[in-house]
Amino acid sequence: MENFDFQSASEIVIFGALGDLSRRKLLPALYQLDLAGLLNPESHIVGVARQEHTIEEFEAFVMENLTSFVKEGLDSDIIERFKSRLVYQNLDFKEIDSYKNLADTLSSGHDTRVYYFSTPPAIYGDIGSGLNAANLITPNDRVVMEKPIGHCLESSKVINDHVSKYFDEKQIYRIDHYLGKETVLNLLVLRFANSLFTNNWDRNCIDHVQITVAESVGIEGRWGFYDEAGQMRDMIQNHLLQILSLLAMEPPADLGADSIRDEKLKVIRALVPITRQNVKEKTVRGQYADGFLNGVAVPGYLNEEGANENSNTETFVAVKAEIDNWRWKGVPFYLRTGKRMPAKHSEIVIHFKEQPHNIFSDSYADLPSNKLTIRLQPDEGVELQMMNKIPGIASQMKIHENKLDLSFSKTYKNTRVVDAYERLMLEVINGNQSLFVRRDEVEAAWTWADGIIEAWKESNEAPKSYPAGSWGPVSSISLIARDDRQWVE
Ligand SMILES: NC(=O)C1=CN([C@@H]2O[C@H](COP(=O)(O)OP(=O)(O)OC[C@H]3O[C@@H](n4cnc5c(N)ncnc54)[C@H](OP(=O)(O)O)[C@@H]3O)[C@@H](O)[C@H]2O)C=CC1
Ligand SMILES: O=C1O[C@H](COP(=O)(O)O)[C@@H](O)[C@H](O)[C@H]1O
Repeated sequence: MENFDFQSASEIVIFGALGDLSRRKLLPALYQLDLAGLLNPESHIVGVARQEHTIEEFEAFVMENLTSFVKEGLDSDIIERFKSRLVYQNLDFKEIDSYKNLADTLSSGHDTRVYYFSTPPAIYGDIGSGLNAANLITPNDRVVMEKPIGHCLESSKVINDHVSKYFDEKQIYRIDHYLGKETVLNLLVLRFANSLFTNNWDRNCIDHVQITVAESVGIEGRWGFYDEAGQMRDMIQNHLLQILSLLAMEPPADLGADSIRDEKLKVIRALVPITRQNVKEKTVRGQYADGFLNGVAVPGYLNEEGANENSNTETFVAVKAEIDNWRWKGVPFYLRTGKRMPAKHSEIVIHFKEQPHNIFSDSYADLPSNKLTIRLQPDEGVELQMMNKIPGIASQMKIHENKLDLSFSKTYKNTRVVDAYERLMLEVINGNQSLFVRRDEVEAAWTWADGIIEAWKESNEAPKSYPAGSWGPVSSISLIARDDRQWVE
């Protein structure tokens, strides 16, 4: 399985091809790979969805969405080639018998098929059964599954068990698109290619870590889906825990898929469980109310289209996470993520420990500690805050806090920031599972998240309200202030 030819995928089959993810992310990602010459010239892209469409209608749909979502504009030659790759098949994914129609549509003699499940996770197993019934699975094929897998540990097991009947773990690519972001990938380089950080990355040198993933959008017409999930299942269980595990893991022996995933798993398993006894002290749940974003009035969660006005679903979560191991004992990882915050702004801030003694107290009373800021998006980059002498002649040395700023847009001018889905799709095509989540990681993450969700349920408290356009409920400030610390805004 490890020796797939580069660009070997001859058919990329998207289930749910007319859906939101396919329109905004998957089709544009495939176009970019084609543009970069990274798709096999013979590869087909097969859209599968419920509605009947002619190939011309599907082509028109693809064109409309590429025009909207490929920011740099389209190259006419590549578009012609891309269109010639398209195939469409309508199918009800739950109708096992109808998969024979798909079998007739797919080309024979392919090297490898990539089946991308861009549908509600509850039907992943049905699609597996349908493909199996129509003899459409060979050992070379791969399946990509979107997150969140399930609603809790038990439901994730049901889905994984069902899909595992037909696909070996080596064929399964569980996507967490944050793992494909340039800045998240750069965490590996930052940590393991710079001895400055490698040697100072533990409880002896680091005071605490903050991870913020703020979004200005609300739930974007996805009320039905979102209300069942909430921010804990939608963001913390997957994206934030994946970031945390990359930040906190031990050095993997190499970049092999299992080397990295083994180390991430150990971190997730070492997270201290949050229980009914300490859930109030260690977490905050919030829900946005009516407010303003950039001066424009926006409705609260309960006033969104399709809302149920009694919903207690959280749109904001802050957690003080702790890792019970030698490296991180006593170093809190404060996580926060929410919808309708003032801006789309995701970053990690590593707060190093303070100097034990200040010899500059005459000119600078409280020496601030060094901070390493990793800006995930937008304005991707890395920034190190440090003290520096202000040049000049003076009887007393003047020092101030300044930063080394490695902003991607300034440092790598004219280099496009590759979208996460492009990177991940390419890794699937190349048969590299390093950036995909293994089943045991998903289950460990659910175990920890389920504990918090259960503790919230038992405590029976409504989420705290915060105005849309703010940084979350006031209690999120108290969560960190109780430890004499504050969020970096
Ligand atoms: N959208 C996003 O930004 C993100 C999405 N995801 C995940 O990606 C997956 C897809 O999400 P998204 O694109 O937003 O969802 P959508 O609802 O927009 O798309 C799902 C597609 O699946 C089709 N579908 C569902 N059931 C069947 C069926 N029985 N037979 C045939 N077609 C069916 C739907 O068709 P129809 O319209 O006819 O029902 C629709 O085209 C989900 O797992 C989601 O959690 C993950 C991260 C981000
Ligand atoms: O998976 C999801 O991620 C998006 C945020 O992704 P980003 O790449 O724009 O940061 C989030 O809006 C969505 O609710 C969630 O399902």
